[in-house]
Amino acid sequence: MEMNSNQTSPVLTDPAPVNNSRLSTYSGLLPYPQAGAAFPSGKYVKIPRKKPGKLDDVRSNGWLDAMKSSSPPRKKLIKDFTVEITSDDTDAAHRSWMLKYPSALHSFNQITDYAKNKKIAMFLDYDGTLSPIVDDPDRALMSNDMRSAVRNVAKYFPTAIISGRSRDKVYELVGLAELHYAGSHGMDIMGPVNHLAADDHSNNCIIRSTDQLGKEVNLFQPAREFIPMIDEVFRTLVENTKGIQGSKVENHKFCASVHYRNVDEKIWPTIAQLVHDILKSYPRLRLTHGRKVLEVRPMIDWNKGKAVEFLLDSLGLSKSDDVLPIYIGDDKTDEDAFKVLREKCGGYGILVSPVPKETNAFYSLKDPSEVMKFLESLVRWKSKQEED
Ligand SMILES: O=P(O)(O)OC[C@H]1O[C@H](O[C@H]2O[C@H](CO)[C@@H](O)[C@H](O)[C@H]2O)[C@H](O)[C@@H](O)[C@@H]1O
Repeated sequence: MEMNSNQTSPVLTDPAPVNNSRLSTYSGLLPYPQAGAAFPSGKYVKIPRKKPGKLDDVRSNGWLDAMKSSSPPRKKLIKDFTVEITSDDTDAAHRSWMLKYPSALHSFNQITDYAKNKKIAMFLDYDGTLSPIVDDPDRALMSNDMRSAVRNVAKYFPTAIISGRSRDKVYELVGLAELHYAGSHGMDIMGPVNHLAADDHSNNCIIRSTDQLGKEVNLFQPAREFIPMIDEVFRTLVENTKGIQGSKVENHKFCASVHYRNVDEKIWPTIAQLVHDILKSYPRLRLTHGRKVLEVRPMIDWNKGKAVEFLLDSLGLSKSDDVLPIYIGDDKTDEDAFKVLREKCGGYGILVSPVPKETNAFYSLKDPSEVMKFLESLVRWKSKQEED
């Protein structure tokens, strides 16, 4: 067992798999073109550092539009939602959106009425949900009050953090040993051991391990074979973005992020084309858009929604009607989880957004401070229920 440097942490660095042959047979890979595949032949394609040439690709494939609309200023979103921009229309658009996705705080009684005889399972995104969005990803810290609110929620309900960040990083930021963690958009899950769930979920991707306290845990890493490829792409991205002021590249082990929040908007086409050029050599990787971030990830059929299903299974909560999963998140990648809750699990997605957005969630909250109020209200409600 390999522990990370924090000795009290239950989050393990990846131990050697029990049986390597079990890892290579995961069947969730999406179809991908074979020609020119750079991996896993053992010979990596070297992407020369060069200035991107024409910027036609990213103009025509929609990347630029997606970049502009990711985390847009209030005015732009309202414009997308209505036709004209006047403050009356803005208010009206917001009101009609709130009718469709009511505040989870205003609808609290309705939610708890439904939850009365059910077991709540709580899923929480990190950035923009538990911590406010800030310019520097390394400074996206969670307040101590928020940490207490999450700690208290976990006393009453099984609770998991599902983040785009690496599992180690998000654990370091949250710092609560009593939670379950899924990093890299659900591609790196540390959860409880459940043999039946393991069988259901291609147990060839599951690595048995123990935490420091000796408790058995399962690591589920369906994209494990991509680790060297992601590392290589990360290094190429770092090298090729060196000259772009304000850009930042993160390695999340199973995916890599290229931030452009602090890059001059005039340079966005260049950064997009550069990522596009690199991806051409990696047909088994794909791009997704987050909040002012381009995310490079393996082309496998796995996302935050699948991670929620996996965790519900592992917790023994997937096959009963008396479970109410609640997922709170703010980003496009959280939509996969909202969709699973809406369509398969009979749960509630709660979108964190101060402005109208199309979503698969049922309810909304304005910002992390409202998330905290909602979590505290749930704890008060549950503790009162237990007293009665
Ligand atoms: O799934 P999440 O936990 O929400 O993680 C998604 C991404 O969050 C981080 O980036 C975002 O938050 C930063 C800090 O507020 C902000 O600077 C950035 O513009 C946002 O995109 C994280 O750095 C990414 O790697 C995650 O994928």
